[in-house]
Amino acid sequence: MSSLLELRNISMIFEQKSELFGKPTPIPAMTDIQLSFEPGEIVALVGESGCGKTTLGKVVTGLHKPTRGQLLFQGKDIWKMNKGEFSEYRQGVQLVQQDSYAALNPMRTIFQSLSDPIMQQKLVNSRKEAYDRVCELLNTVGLTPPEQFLDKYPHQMSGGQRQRVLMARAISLRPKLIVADEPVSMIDVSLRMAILQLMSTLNKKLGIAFIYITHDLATARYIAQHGRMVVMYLGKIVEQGSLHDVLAAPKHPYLQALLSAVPVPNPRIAKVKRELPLKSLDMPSISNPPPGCAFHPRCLYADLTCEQIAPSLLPTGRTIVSCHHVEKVPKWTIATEK
Ligand SMILES: Nc1ncnc2c1ncn2[C@@H]1O[C@H](COP(=O)(O)OP(=O)(O)OP(=O)(O)O)[C@@H](O)[C@H]1O
Repeated sequence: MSSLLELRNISMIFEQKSELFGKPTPIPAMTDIQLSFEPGEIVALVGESGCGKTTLGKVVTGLHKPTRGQLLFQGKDIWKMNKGEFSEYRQGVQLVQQDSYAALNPMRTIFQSLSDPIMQQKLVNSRKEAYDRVCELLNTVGLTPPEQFLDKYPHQMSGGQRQRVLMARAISLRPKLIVADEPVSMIDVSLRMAILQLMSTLNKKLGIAFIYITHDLATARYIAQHGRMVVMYLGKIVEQGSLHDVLAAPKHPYLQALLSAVPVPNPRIAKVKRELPLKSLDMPSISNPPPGCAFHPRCLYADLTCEQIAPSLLPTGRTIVSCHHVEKVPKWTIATEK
């Protein structure tokens, strides 16, 4: 049986115009990505800024046509679909972005923003039905009583409330998958947990799969506790598996470094000077990625092989890792960190 969505060897190479030399510089934002998503699952996609997470989200939602590879929705290449199939895919895969203010039309009320798509897609047959459905959607995302929000404009709401409206708009089209790109990074810390809980509820109650894109391991750990985790570095996947397995025994040296950078609540461990297991703190430019394993200039375990040959993603224990020396990388745990 085919997956809900599958990225088959997808690469996305942008071209950045260069004023000096006239020749555009290629930017490989995603290289040879092989990944699939199953109905109803939650996948946290993590990595540092600029590693290609948003690009992956935009490829998955059909906003970028990849330079190479295929994106299959329920087994069909979306770029070879007929109009009807493509429209079903676009309805089925929704994007929720981090900037809720930019994502909503400032000139339209919440009712207008939420009723337009369902009327356009003929999911309701009258204005009365649209009204009822919008109220139901607002209830579902916790904006109650809904009548209080219908006539509001985006600027009259808080960031957290606007993010709930975006969730309402996304679920209004009865999607199978929502790509949530840093949905809580621009809202108050105090409201973040509530939005994450809302995503979790929508996943459980409506069976919607989520791809949660973030650079924040703590929220990834919370939202995908029963799901999967995919770690990206410079446009490539370096480790993936069930979140539990990946975090119980992180294997890739990059993931170990990311975890070492997370503050620890335990004062005994926090007191110890924690050094990042990295040769260099600087991330190389994605427009000029190092040859071989892209992580090798920063890696404590790199050798000549790593400088010359790009590692493949291979099953290692319970997870999939792309590292030539995964066997010799020491086990990482917070408690044993010195
Ligand atoms: N439309 C575009 N044209 C040219 N380069 C682009 C384009 N979109 C993204 N890039 C480049 O691709 C690389 C990956 O960007 P992307 O936004 O996917 O990373 P990210 O991991 O989501 O980072 P952030 O968390 O900062 O958003 C970056 O170097 C970015 O500048």
